[in-house]
Amino acid sequence: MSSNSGIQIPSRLPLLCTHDGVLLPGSTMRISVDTARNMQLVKSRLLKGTSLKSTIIGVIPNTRDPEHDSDELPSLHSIGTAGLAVQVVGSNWPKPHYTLLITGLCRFRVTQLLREKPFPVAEVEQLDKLEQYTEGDQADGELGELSQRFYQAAVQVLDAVDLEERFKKALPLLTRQIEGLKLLQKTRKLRPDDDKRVLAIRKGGVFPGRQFSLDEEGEDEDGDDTAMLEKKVKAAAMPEAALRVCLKELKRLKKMPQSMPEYALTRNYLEMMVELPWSKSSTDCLDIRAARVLLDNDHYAMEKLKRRVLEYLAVRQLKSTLKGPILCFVGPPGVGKTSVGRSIARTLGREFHRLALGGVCDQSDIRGHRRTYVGSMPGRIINGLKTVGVNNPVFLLDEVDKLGKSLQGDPAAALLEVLDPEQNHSFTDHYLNVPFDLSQVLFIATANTTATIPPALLDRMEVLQVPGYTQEEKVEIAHRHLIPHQLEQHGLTPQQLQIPQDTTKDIISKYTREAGVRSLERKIGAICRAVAVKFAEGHKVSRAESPTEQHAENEEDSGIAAPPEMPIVIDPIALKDILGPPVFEMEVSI
Ligand SMILES: Nc1ncnc2c1ncn2[C@@H]1O[C@H](COP(=O)(O)OP(=O)(O)OP(=O)(O)O)[C@@H](O)[C@H]1O
Repeated sequence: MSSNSGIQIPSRLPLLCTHDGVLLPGSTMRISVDTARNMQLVKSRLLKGTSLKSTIIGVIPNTRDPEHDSDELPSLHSIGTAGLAVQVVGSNWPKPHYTLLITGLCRFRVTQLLREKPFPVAEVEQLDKLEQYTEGDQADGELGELSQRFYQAAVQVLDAVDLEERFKKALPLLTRQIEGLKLLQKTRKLRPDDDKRVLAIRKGGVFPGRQFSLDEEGEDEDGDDTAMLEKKVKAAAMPEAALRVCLKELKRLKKMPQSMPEYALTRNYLEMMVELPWSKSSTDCLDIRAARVLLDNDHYAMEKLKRRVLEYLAVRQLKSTLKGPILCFVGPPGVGKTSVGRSIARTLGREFHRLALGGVCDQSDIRGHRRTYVGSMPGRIINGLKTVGVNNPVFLLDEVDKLGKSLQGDPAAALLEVLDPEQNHSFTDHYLNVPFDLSQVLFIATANTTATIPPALLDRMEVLQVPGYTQEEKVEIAHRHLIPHQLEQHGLTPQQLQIPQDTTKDIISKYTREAGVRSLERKIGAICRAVAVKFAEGHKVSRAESPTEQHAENEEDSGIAAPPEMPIVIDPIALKDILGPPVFEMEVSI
């Protein structure tokens, strides 16, 4: 400090405009120079041939100078630091530029800009009155005392000629410096909502009532987070092996800085582990008589299938640990395989989850990715369990016949382990890497054909054929289930829309050609939509209405919305209006 006391800077200074970093008095900084104005300044004021001139220059921060000389000088920050270049290094790569090593001397204020080109020169007023603090008799107040202490400490180190003594003197100063740096690092790690606290530290570091210790506070933050996780881990009632792994991961997590990518991965893993239903199950409420009624109410026909399902459920009721076969419903699309699966879950009072296996060709889809993979996740089985939140749901493996195979392994092989009652109590998903007991899960599979089901998988399942329906069965299904369901879906009532049996037969024979009833359901949906529009518009649709008549009527009462005549009955003409001309005609053989 005393070295600065006598510095008197010239009243005119060439200005170097910088935009990254601020040169402060007493510090030394490296500045990269590549704009035309700054390059000119270095060439004409700092260099003399290849040697360095000891010219004092002004460094103005916060000025992004455009690269072209012709551009106007940007507005300048009014306060800068006078500095002395102690080193200049020039280079032509990647483009011509200089790197300056500059030591700051004192602050100045720009009072007038004298010229802008080829580099700015300004009239300046020196601001720092450093001698004020170093002249003992003038130094008073806290600042004077501080400067005095700093001076004393520096002199003590200077006086210590013996190396050991010098170490002893310098080490406490160094340690304090390191502590300060640590503090700085910590403040950077704090989240934005902790800004207020950071501000308090910068202002003096005192919180009301106690000395603020950032180390302590940071640990509290991390601690809260991991303590919460630890609580969850202990409450998750997981088996011994899983608990051990979780506690080990937790221990690692506590030691990890939050900024490490692995922190998030480990945290996600632990979150997954605590969310799994390790020992959470729903209670079965199986009553065979009620199950029979429910199955009959939900599905018309399918007698053989319903009988076998009831037998299966009855045996389960008598022997809950039944390691029974896995039922596989095989039949054409739309014959109710999926919906029987759903009914089984309802009769048992269990959660239902459908796993669509069509097109799955990667083993990791079933068994998950190892955690070493970027973006790794558990497989569908474990994800499904997390979704339903219990360990004994009904899992419907839909379309097992459409499993694919690829270089990433055979998903059917992974399914074997899932379905095998001898193995599935210790199913190990690659992501979890600890066994999960799947023996309580009730698996049901569906397929359109057995031909493409891998033989090993087929061997573990009991195939129940679900044949297509006859026309009479379809009519019954439509009137008992599909029409009421569609009416409800479209906000209509039987008092508003009626579809006579003959119309249903027409829909079946002239507009659909299928073994199941999915198309039939869609056509009924289309009728409901058309009627719903009529109701919404308040127009009249009558059985006798032909398109032309309807048009005439529309014109007649345009603007007045007359309520439709109730109920709207769909006769063959209305059917043709809504669904268009028949798609299939009955062929008569002669
Ligand atoms: N016997 C039935 N009684 C009542 N509704 C039925 C019957 N059969 C099918 N359905 C109804 O038909 C629709 C289609 O059934 P579902 O989706 O279960 O067919 P699926 O056989 O699983 O078809 P896919 O093989 O294409 O998956 C459902 O709305 C279902 O309720």
